[in-house]
Amino acid sequence: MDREVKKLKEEIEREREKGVAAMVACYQGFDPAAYLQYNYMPPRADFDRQDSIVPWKLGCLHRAFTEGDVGGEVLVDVGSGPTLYQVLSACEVFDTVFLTDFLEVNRQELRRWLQGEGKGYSSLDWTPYLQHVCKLEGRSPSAWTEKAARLRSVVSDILPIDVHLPRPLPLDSQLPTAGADCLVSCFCLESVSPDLASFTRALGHIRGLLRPGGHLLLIGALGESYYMGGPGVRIPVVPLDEAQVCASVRASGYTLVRLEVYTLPQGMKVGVDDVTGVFFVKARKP
Ligand SMILES: Nc1ncnc2c1ncn2[C@@H]1O[C@@H](CSCCNC[C@@H]2Cc3ccc([N+](=O)[O-])cc3CN2)[C@@H](O)[C@H]1O
Repeated sequence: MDREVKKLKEEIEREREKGVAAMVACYQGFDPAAYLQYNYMPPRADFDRQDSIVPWKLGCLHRAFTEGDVGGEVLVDVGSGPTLYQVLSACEVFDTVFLTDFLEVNRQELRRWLQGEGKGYSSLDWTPYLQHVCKLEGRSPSAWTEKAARLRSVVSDILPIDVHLPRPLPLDSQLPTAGADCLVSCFCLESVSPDLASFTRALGHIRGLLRPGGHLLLIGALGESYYMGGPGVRIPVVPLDEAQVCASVRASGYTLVRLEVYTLPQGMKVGVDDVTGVFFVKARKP
């Protein structure tokens, strides 16, 4: 019996590895500029619409970073993609921020904004995002230039990452030995995992980047089976529901603090994916 169980487990592991390798192939056509246009322009990023998705996400992150229990020195953003919105509140709390992504094209997109001054240095104008988060913080929108300077000052490095590895970051990544004080990850894990087991395993891998007592802030898609990563680039996603997200967070060793859910109104369904909702999880590593 043991020999048969061992053989079955090996077969399951081989299938999982095939799924992860297939996912790598899917990402070769990822187009940061197109992806930003699909998801980070109106209507999904309309700061004048009460039901727009991006203001909801920024609100969740603002509350999490200002309610008093999330703090420390080092924050890692897991799977940054070509976006910066996910660290606009965090940059006021942490003095050392690591951005990370699997693809060089995305790391390059982030570098261009961080190293450039003014417009024309990145595929998307992040000014409205900076202004919106300043308003959430009770500041004048014109303080966006100070926030941009603050963000540029705290980003310590832009690192390659692979959440399917037990050690997702390079060995020389300058992360504190005890781990980061906080992890943020937005729309990454479910979009790079071929199945629920891989999603849960990836949560466990990134848990190793976090110190005991540190927090995980996780945003992701509900009900999504694919998204367009560029013209003609259809990328599979493991569809998740709320119960699966909560179970995976707990099974991978976190204490779930809070789950918030946004359900997409028809006006936010723009044909670039089949996402039905967005979740926000605040969790803690015991
Ligand atoms: N092995 C890996 N480890 C870490 N990161 C990896 C790995 N492989 C690829 N990556 C990296 O992960 C990727 C992150 S972008 C993933 C996009 N997620 C789906 C997309 C996003 C989105 C945005 C907004 C809204 N909305 O409703 O407003 C909905 C949706 C749903 N569709 C990409 O950067 C890739 O480069």
